[in-house]
Amino acid sequence: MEEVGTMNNFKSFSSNEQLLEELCSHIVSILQESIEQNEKATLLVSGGNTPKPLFQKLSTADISWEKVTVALVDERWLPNTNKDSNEFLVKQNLLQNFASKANFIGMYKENKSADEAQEECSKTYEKLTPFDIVVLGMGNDSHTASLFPNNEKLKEAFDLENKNLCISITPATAPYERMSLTLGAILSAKNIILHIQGEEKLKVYEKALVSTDIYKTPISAVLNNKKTDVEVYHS
Ligand SMILES: O=C(O)[C@H](O)[C@@H](O)[C@H](O)[C@H](O)COP(=O)(O)O
Repeated sequence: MEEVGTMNNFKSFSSNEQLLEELCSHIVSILQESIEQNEKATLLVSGGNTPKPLFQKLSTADISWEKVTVALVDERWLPNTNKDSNEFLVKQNLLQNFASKANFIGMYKENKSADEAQEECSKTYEKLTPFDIVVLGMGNDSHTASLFPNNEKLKEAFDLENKNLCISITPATAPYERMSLTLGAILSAKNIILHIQGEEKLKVYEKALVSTDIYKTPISAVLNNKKTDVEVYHS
C-alpha cells in the first residue's frame, strides 16, 4: 500500500486500487468487530459513481453478511428498477457475491412522495441505530448525502434537536426529489467515512474544512462537527 499523505483523519492514495484495498479492509474489520460483539452490524452507503468499485470489492469479502444490514444514506425518489435509484445501484454492485446474503433496508416507498414517507423512514432507520458505518460521498457543489447547498430544508436537516433521522428534500440543482439522512442521523454513526476522488473534490474538501457557512457548503457541517471523527479517503 502506498499512502501519499496522512493528515489527521485524511488519507490520500496515489491510486484508486490502493484506496479500495485499504478502505475495503477497514470497513470489513469494523463490520466484523461489530458482528463479534453484537451479532450484527449496519453499513449505510451513498449513491453516485465513486462508490461503485468499492461496492464491487466489498461484495467479495467473505464475512457473515447475513448478520449485516446494508441501508442508504440517501435516495433519489425513483422506483428501485430505475438505474438512477441508489437502491438499484446498491443491489447491482454491493448485494452480490458473498454480500448477497446481507439484509437491505431502502428508503423508497412506492405510491408515496418522499415527504409522505419521511416519518416512516425515520422510524425504520431508528431501528438500525447505532449505525456502525456511514459512508458519505461529496459533490463538487459540496453537498453530501442529499443535503444540497442553500436548500430551504437545510435548517431542519442541520437542527440537532430534530430527532427525525430522515428528511425529504427537493434539490434546486440536481434531479429528483430525495430522501436524506439528517445531520443528526449522520453524526450518530460510530464511524463516518468520506470517500472522494479527484483533484476537484480535493479542492472542494479543503475549502469546506475552513468554511464557516454550512448552508453554502453542507459537507462542512459533517467535517467540522464536534461529536464524531470523520475519516476521509481520497485518491
Ligand atoms: O447522489 C447521491 O445519491 C449521493 O449520495 C450523493 O451525496 C453523492 O455521494 C455525491 O453526489 C457524489 O457523487 P459522485 O460520486 O457521483 O461524485
